[in-house]
Amino acid sequence: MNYMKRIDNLIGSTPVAAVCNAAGQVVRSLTCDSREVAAGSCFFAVTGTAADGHRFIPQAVAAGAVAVVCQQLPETLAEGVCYVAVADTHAAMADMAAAFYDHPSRELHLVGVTGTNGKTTVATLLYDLFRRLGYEAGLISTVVYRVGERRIASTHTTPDVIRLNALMREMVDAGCAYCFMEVSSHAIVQERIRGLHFEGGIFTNITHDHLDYHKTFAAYIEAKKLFFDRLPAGAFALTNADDRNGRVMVQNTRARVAAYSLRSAADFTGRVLEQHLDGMLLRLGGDEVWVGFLGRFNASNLLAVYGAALLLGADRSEVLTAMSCLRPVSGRLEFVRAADGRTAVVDYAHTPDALENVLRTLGELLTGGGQLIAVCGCGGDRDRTKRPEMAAMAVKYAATAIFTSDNPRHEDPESILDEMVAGLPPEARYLRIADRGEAIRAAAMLARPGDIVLLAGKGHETYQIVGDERRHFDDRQQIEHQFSIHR
Ligand SMILES: CC(=O)N[C@H]1[C@@H](OP(=O)(O)OP(=O)(O)OC[C@H]2O[C@@H](n3ccc(=O)[nH]c3=O)[C@H](O)[C@@H]2O)O[C@H](CO)[C@@H](O)[C@@H]1O[C@H](C)C(=O)N[C@@H](C)C(=O)N[C@H](CCC(=O)O)C(=O)O
Ligand SMILES: Nc1ncnc2c1ncn2[C@@H]1O[C@H](COP(=O)(O)OP(=O)(O)OP(=O)(O)O)[C@@H](O)[C@H]1O
Ligand SMILES: N[C@H](CCC[C@H](N)C(=O)O)C(=O)O
Ligand SMILES: [Mg+2]
Repeated sequence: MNYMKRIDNLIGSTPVAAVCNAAGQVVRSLTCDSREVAAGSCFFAVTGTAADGHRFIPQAVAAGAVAVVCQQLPETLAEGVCYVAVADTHAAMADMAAAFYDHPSRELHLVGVTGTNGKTTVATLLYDLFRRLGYEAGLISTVVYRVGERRIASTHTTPDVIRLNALMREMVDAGCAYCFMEVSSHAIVQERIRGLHFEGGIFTNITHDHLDYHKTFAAYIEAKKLFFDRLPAGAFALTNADDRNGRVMVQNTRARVAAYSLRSAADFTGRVLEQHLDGMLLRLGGDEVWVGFLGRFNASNLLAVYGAALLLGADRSEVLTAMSCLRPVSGRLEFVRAADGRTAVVDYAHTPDALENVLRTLGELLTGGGQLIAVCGCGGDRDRTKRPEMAAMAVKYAATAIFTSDNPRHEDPESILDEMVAGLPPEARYLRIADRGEAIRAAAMLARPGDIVLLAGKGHETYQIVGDERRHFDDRQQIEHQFSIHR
């Protein structure tokens, strides 16, 4: 995208402590990563979790930065470069990114979805739903970013504030009226969503995850709650009343609160009336609708979608018709069936709660003595305390648990497996096969017709991260190969 702005116009959007050499300077791009600086960039020196961006100011200037926004001015200033000193670079970056891209979030009906599980599902289904209703829309999710039809590879569940504003500008220019985005807890704490003009916020649930980053569950709740605390008065805050922290999330928001529930009275209520192999019959409010999804957790996700659509002013009967046409998101409860009656399911469950929900749902689908085989692992360089809890869920609900690697990143796969199995009782039965391809092969071989093999944790991912390397790896391809399915 070819955007450019005079630095004076950008500086005017944020409180600044000092400015040097601003005269006539034109900025062509914004970045907080010196490795992405190009001629004409404005570089933001951000103090991060691993490094201090101030260290990279010389590299940024050498690479062609014409402006530097920082909290401490360097001792020597390069000639012809504008330096802007601010109290908080994160805040300045949010203000200046919005100004650079002409505040695109104000021109969109922007809805953010937060929660431990279900964000991708709810955001994607809202995107699909509104497109079915005839609107152009954008999506920012773990799986993909979408500007109308166009697909852009996703790097983060919620990218940084510069990228967000750039994507939203593209959405507006492409005629999108709506944008549905995931709001991760990391993004809230790191101010990646600062300054965005939300029309609504949705809370799905909060259970154990990311304690490596937030340290305590209370801090994790507080992080998610901040999203609702900061919503404007004109927005809606739609919360899940079935989650024990659902009410807490919205207790200090200025936004208009609405709740959804599968259990009790709420603004939007739902019930699972029937569940079959290919979908469920739901009651939503006073209506019945057939949906191509399985599991109570998906009934909850769909109820959130339904509630949000109505809060956005969509027509109820049109929403119900469109909902009956929605289909599951890539890598979420994706079924792969072998010709001989074995079934595999690829799913992104990577928390204890997600694993429990998915295993229970699949358990309800077994008939005629069929058994569950669960293949799961835990990501390296991420929350270690969820590892034994995930292993306990697999052993509790599956007849056979096979523990394997997820994305080991910089950890030893065997040590991750040690931590997973450490808390299991001595009588627990499981297999331990670190090589994920081998684990999937073993599961396929052990499965009998009528059995269901769950491949959990990697969902849509088409890679495995080992050290700094991203190797091609696709659970779906692996199991199709084992089931002799050729596409
Ligand atoms: C722990 C974490 O969230 N880190 C994010 C954070 O980086 P950071 O603060 O650690 O950055 P840093 O390495 O300390 O560097 C500080 C600054 O120096 C800059 N730098 C660094 C090196 C260099 O050579 N030049 C340079 O300019 C960096 O760009 C940065 O601005 O800010 C960066 C810019 O926004 C993110 O890319 C980065 O995401 C890392 C890669 C990451 O893996 N994040 C994951 C945990 C994450 O954010 N996940 C959530 C989803 C969680 C969920 O599913 O719920 C997400 O939203 O994706
Ligand atoms: N409402 C829900 N409650 C509990 N578990 C769920 C729910 N929705 C989905 N799941 C489980 O969580 C997994 C991830 O779902 P989804 O990708 O929608 O969540 P997410 O919040 O986007 O995750 P991430 O934090 O990785 O972005 C699914 O594959 C499923 O196993
Ligand atoms: N968004 C999640 C993805 C986890 C997926 C799993 N495959 C892993 O690598 O741990 C996270 O960053 O925790
Ligand atoms: Mg997601």
